[in-house]
Amino acid sequence: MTSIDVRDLTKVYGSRRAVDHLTFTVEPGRVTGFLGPNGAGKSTTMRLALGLDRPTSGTATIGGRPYTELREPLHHVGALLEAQAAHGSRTGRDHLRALAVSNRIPLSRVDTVLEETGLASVARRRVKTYSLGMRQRLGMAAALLGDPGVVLLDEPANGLDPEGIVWIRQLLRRLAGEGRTVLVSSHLMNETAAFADHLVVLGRGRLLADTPVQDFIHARVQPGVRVRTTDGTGLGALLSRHGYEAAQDGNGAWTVRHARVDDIGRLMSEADVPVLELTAQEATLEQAYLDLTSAEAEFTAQPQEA
Ligand SMILES: Nc1ncnc2c1ncn2[C@@H]1O[C@H](COP(=O)(O)OP(=O)(O)OP(=O)(O)O)[C@@H](O)[C@H]1O
Repeated sequence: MTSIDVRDLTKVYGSRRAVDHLTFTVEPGRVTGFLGPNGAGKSTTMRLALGLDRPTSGTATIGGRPYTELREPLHHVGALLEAQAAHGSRTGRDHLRALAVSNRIPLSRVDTVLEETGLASVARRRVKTYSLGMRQRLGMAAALLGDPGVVLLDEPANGLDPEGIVWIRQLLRRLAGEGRTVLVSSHLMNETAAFADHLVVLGRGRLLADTPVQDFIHARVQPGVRVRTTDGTGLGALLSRHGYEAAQDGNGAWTVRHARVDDIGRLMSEADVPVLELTAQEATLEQAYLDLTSAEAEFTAQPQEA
């Protein structure tokens, strides 16, 4: 199985350090979400891994070799980058057939990936008539054409409708389940939480986190409990007696911080405080991410200089 290995990777554009001594490994068999504020260096890292740009120093290798040294790279690595253009006057099918021929990929793969990406019914239409979502699916079809063990996707949910988003989530899970190495950048936190097992988070070209999704969330955000009762006074007294921090919102619901449903439910039942609602408030990836990136506020607040 093939990993993506980024080692002490640096890329400087003029006075701008887009990637700064970055080291991480993307392992096979799981989906790795690639997060970071705008301009953090995600696309640059992907371009360096794909040999589309040369590192200033350090390496990005796939299965231990630079992309440019891979023989028939589309058989090993599939990529979907932003603003990837297919020839508008070609049909989707012809676009994929041309790609297959020039990369010695069996033509039978074209129909397979058209089916897989839900494009079979529009395969004979010209690409210029495609919606943004269809183009994104065509980009995915091209990425999967060589049946690669490694997939790098930059914002694959871009332009997809809700059905498309569910489709891409299932596709990513399946690719990882088949043992492939899947690196996916995204701005959509809830989406990333739905498909990723692991996270690599960048800020100003540097590594901020490289950790399983659940660990990332639980290290930063404590779960809470939402409660409604007819006896607000009793509840308030009960919670403070047991050392819980709680706040009441305008609708009369209470949010108890750092608490679990089982504990609050048991206390209320023992104290005969009526329960109208008792809900676990799970910490979200978005909260954890904002917590991390606000701690790194200068990443977004200041223009970056090398
Ligand atoms: N070809 C280039 N020439 C000069 N500067 C560049 C070039 N490519 C990227 N940069 C700069 O490098 C930094 C990192 O950009 P990059 O596109 O990799 O970030 P990103 O994390 O992918 O951002 P986004 O989420 O907005 O796509 C930015 O400051 C960007 O302006």
